[in-house]
Amino acid sequence: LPPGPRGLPFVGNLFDFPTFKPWEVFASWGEKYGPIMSAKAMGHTFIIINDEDIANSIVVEGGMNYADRPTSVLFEIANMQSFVTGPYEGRIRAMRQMIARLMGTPTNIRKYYPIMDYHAIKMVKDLSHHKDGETTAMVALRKASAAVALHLTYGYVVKDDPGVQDPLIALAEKMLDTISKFSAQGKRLVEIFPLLRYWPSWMPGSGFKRDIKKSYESIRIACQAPFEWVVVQMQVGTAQESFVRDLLSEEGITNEGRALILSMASSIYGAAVETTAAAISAYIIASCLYPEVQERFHAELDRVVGTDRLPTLDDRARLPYAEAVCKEALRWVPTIPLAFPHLASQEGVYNQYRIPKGSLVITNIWAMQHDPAKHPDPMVFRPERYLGPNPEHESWKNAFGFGKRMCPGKNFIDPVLFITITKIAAVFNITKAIGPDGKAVEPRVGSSRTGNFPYGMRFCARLRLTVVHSGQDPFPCNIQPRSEAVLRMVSDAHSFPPFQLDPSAPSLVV
Ligand code: HEM
Repeated sequence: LPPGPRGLPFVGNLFDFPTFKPWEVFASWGEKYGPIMSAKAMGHTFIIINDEDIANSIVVEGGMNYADRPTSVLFEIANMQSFVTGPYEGRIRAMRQMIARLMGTPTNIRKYYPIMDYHAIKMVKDLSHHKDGETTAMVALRKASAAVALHLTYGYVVKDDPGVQDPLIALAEKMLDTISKFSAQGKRLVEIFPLLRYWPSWMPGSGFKRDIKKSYESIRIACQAPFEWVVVQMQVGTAQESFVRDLLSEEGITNEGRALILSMASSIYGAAVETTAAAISAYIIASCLYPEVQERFHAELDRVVGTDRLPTLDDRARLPYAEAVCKEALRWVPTIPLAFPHLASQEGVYNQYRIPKGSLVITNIWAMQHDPAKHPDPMVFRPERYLGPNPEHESWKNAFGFGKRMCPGKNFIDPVLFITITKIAAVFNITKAIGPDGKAVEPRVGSSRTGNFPYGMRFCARLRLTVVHSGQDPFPCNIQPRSEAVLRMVSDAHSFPPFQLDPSAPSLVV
């Protein structure tokens, strides 16, 4: 086996596993044990990879051998279909193929550019109401990320009543919250001791099964409502362009196919919202901490786009610094610092090391993106890394994971990030907030939460690895328009949406 910390009898390395920022702890283990390590806990072998080339050799070249993921007993009890757990079998493959038809290449996502552009302007408009020093920027980013995901997935345009949460966003957030509670500590016992699932329902202590099933019912309703709304709209001819409409319009769609579309569509919200918001917030925090980056970004925008219009995705090829900023945002704070585990379905070998059948292979994206051999001063936000005659390695690409289970949303998020970050830069000057003591407040990068990611997998529970997803804590900052003229441009641009809502369309009942 690859080297790793020596464990205790029976429990192995269970107590060595970190509960906070495990990616950074695994990176420091790497200094002692090397770029590929192993650890054991509760009868499972974990292979932790800190190096991109090794991840490619094992997970990418190993193909189908590393395409499965562990299952979740909780999800099984609830009879819940999840995209990110379980084997790479028919259902997951079919959903991945659907996503590939929608966004498998940068070209087939192009037709959604106007909608992405519209929501980027909307986000900028919302951010312009941000009050100095408040921590509301994350709220605006999350709302806008939700708005673009719901629009592209269902053709749903979120309501714009100030101070009132859109009913579909409220429903989707409740769903995420339920999944998060559903996999909360107490109930995870069943992940640690899977035999508990057979605990008879009439015995004391079996309430957890009822709770899980009840939670599932509310999740099912949340997934069903927007999907059925698209179906009804397609029947009366008012459905807007969307992923669900496109897939349901394909010929020969079966009931099974419809169920998969429903499941795939509801996964997009959970997969897209926090990741998008966190990646954009990385740029906002970087603007506070690295004013010279913002200045150079502004200078490029002013020179290439000018000051009498806002940038669009058509400007992309002429904005290399903007491109480098987006890459650096994904490298600096990877929104999923440890990719979800891949399961070795057969024994594998890497150099002289054995990777036993059933091992959980964890690629440490954070370590790869902060490797000082590839990135001098890895903790510094420096877009210039990717520019000039000797650009650094493009390890930001690892943000999307490896192999058969690599993120299928990459081509969706790529233009969304570019256009949103570029519009924010064109409109605002962002600086650190000033605290009551008159001193600048240092924004804290990343999340202090210890695990609200709805991934109640056996491995998380067993290893107390509750943080898989880092997210971003709210942070105070000052967001000021660069000029009054640019704010007027935002208002004008936002008044002309690139879609027409039919007033006779049935409303979504949630
Ligand atoms: C900044 C944005 C995003 C980042 C950094 C990101 C990153 C990742 C990573 C690292 C994985 C695990 C890959 C692995 O196991 O090796 C993943 C999986 C996944 N992502 Fe994303 N993602 C992002 C946005 C999205 C979006 C917008 C969607 C929706 C279209 C999406 C859908 C998914 C799904 C469905 C999976 C599970 C795939 C599977 O298990 O087969 N992601 N993502």
